[in-house]
Amino acid sequence: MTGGARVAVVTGGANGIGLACVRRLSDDGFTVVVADTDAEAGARVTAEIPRAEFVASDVRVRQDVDRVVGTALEIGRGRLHALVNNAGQTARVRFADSDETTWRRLHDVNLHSVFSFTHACLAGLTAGRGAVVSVASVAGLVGAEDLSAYSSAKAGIIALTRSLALEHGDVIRFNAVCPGQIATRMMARVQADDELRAAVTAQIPAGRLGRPEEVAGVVAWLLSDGAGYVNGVAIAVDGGESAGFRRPKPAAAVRRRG
Ligand SMILES: NC(=O)c1ccc[n+]([C@@H]2O[C@H](COP(=O)([O-])OP(=O)(O)OC[C@H]3O[C@@H](n4cnc5c(N)ncnc54)[C@H](O)[C@@H]3O)[C@@H](O)[C@H]2O)c1
Ligand SMILES: O=S(=O)(O)c1ccc(CO)cc1
Repeated sequence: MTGGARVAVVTGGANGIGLACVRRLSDDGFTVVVADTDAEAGARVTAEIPRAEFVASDVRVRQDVDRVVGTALEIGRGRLHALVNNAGQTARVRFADSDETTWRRLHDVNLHSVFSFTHACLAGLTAGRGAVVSVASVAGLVGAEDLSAYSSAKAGIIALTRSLALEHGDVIRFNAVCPGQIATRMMARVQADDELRAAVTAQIPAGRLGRPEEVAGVVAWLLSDGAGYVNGVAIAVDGGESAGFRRPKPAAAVRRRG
């Protein structure tokens, strides 16, 4: 990297995994432009994290995307060095009971936003010889019961990542991370219910939920020169959950572990 500010864009960076990425990239010296709908949390990001700039924006709205990327390009004087496509939403519903509005919302927020941000950042990333990490999910590596819209959107992110790595791999690296069950508000239901948490953690070799910082560490590495020859991969960050089948435990043993 030669001189000047290194500029990163992080979507959904006001909370959870995105916020951990913003903190980590700031520690690594990046100026970070944060896109999120949550203006209250965004104000805290600007106040507390050095070199973080919050832009209230919805990743589904193309004018908002262009405003965020315009801010980043202005800071980087036409060059961008990192993009983290992290914004996401989920909804648990049986496929038979699902409706078109929810399906479109989940695909717009989780998948179409990766198209919009990547497309808008492409020239800047080419000029900066940057890297992109998109936050998919283990639900995109396998199927996920009651999460068909979410898991299909996340599978789309993984396929898009690989396609972009093939098209742009001489200049920009494109990789994905696939978190398992990470302790953020997306997992509030699991964290609040002792029995459910015990059942969930029983499926995870690590025996616990992951921390947002543990995902951010992998994201930061994928964006670093240390990963300079890593392109087009989807890395599970899931405490081993997607490694294979686990033997079911009797309920009493699960409760003891919880
Ligand atoms: N927590 C997990 O267990 C887990 C597992 C796998 C993948 N993921 C993925 O990680 C990413 C981050 O999730 P999280 O767990 O930190 O959740 P979170 O709810 O804590 O954070 C998501 C952030 O995205 C923002 N956001 C949502 N919709 C937006 C929109 N339309 N425009 C702009 N910002 C928007 C939210 O305001 C929030 O700040 C998501 O893509 C999620 O699918 C999470
Ligand atoms: O909605 S949940 O079933 O709690 C759920 C499980 C896993 C993931 C992983 O992305 C997201 C939501």
